[in-house]
Amino acid sequence: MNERSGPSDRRDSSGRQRGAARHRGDRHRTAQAPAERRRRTDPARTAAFDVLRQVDGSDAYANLVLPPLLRERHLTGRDAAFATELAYGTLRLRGRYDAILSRCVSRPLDRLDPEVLDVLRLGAHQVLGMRVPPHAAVSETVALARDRVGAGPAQMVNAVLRAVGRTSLDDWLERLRTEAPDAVSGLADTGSHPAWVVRALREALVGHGRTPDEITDLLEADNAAPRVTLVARPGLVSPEQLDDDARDAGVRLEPGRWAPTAGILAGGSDPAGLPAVADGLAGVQDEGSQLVTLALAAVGLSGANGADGADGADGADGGAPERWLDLCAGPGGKAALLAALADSHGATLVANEVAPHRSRLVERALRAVPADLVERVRTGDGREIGADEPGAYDRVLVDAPCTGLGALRRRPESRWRRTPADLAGLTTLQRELLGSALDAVRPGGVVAYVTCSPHLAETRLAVDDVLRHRDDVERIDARAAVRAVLVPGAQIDLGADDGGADGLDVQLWPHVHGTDAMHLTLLRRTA
Ligand SMILES: C[S@@+](CC[C@H](N)C(=O)[O-])C[C@H]1O[C@@H](n2cnc3c(N)ncnc32)[C@H](O)[C@@H]1O
Repeated sequence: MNERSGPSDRRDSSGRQRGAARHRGDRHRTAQAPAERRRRTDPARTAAFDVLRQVDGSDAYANLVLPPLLRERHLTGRDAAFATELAYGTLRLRGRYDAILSRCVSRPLDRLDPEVLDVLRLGAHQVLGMRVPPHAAVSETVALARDRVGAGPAQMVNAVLRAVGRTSLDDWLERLRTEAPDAVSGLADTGSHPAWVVRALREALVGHGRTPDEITDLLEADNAAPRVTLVARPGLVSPEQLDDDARDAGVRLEPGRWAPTAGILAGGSDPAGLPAVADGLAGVQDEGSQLVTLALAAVGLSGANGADGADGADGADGGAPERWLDLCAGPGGKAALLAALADSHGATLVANEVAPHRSRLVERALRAVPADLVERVRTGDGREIGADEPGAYDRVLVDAPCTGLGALRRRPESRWRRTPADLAGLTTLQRELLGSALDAVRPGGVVAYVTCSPHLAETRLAVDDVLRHRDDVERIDARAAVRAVLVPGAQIDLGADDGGADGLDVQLWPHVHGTDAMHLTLLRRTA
């Protein structure tokens, strides 16, 4: 079916279906009694509900559940966009909606049937978070409730959503703020993050040289859907070729703000439809991930530090080829960029990953890279490489497993799953991986320690702890290394320079840079 004549054209910009009765079911539909008619539910809302049930009920990941479900139900265009925004937006803003719903429901929310609670959350997001007219949001959600949880709960859903809609979002937020017992709870409710995450992010802002007041903007940025960013892998496809590719597919690509390799997809276009992405010449990658990878590849290996911009790439100058190691490579986004960059540096890459299924993803990510640039994709524990291959590499990337608190906007449910208890195991592993990387790099070589979390325990404190036990490592200027690879003329605000470690490390932020909150420390082996 031509998409323009399909269901996508029958939903207006506020989510109402136009001519839906005629489109679905036709004669069958008009022959029904009005009460029967109301029972038909909107497929996009039903899809969003099913995603929420799988996420809440089976611990599934929304970004893995939604795309196949949309395909299976033939939801495309505006219907798919509506279902996506409804599911992801509801998951991100769940904390805010629960705080509001708890003031409209007579029972504690944890005593409600979980399916009813999910319907209420979906309704609250349509009423307060999307531009769906209130009567459509309520009647469609009541129809969904009647279809999925029965007539009795549907009446309750109707009454609760009407109560939610009687107050504007701004007034609700003001009420949550004033009724909160303390500032952190107020931020947690209004900004829809668990209180421990609010505390950790606020400490991280201060610890990385920013001001605590930025927390409100940071929480808000976490609640917005990120734009899809592509990487044009150097030597495989140029940004101009990628742009042409996108134009041929009817998609607009804007240049990245920071990384010369980045292009940002306009609107909700599907990147998988671009031939360069399908072929592995380009990929989907946050601009922060691109920047830290470009910085590691370009930083000088000996001499003063990255500030001189010198690339100590011996191989490119006809000396011994460099060996690069990606210690924690799965699923392979940074490994693919590193391998593509290796060519112009006369280097080869070893990509290591502990989980076999993620090693296979690395192999897939590297499929377009010429075979002679990839020495090996290795499945093994990165903590052992330092002892097994001491001093064997020139550049090592440790993109450490972490809480992911810097990527909450792209993993809508993760903030509700993570607990402070996760930190303990991760921070031990992070320190061991960094220690192994420092053993695996040769004197004069560089290690990039990267996390997609700004949490102090996973970033500055993890590095400080490891360095406290070694006298063969120096921290080098990661800020200069990042500035050296930026789009020409770009001015990046990397926060206050207190003259200490934080004047050297890079901490990116969604509310400042529009990237994930990626952290980069660069370390050189001195002996
Ligand atoms: C943050 S992800 C890396 C993302 C990757 N660099 C990319 O850009 O696609 C961390 C990876 O480390 C892996 N990992 C966890 N423990 C490890 C270990 N002991 N040794 C090596 N890899 C490990 C995880 O399985 C996960 O794939």
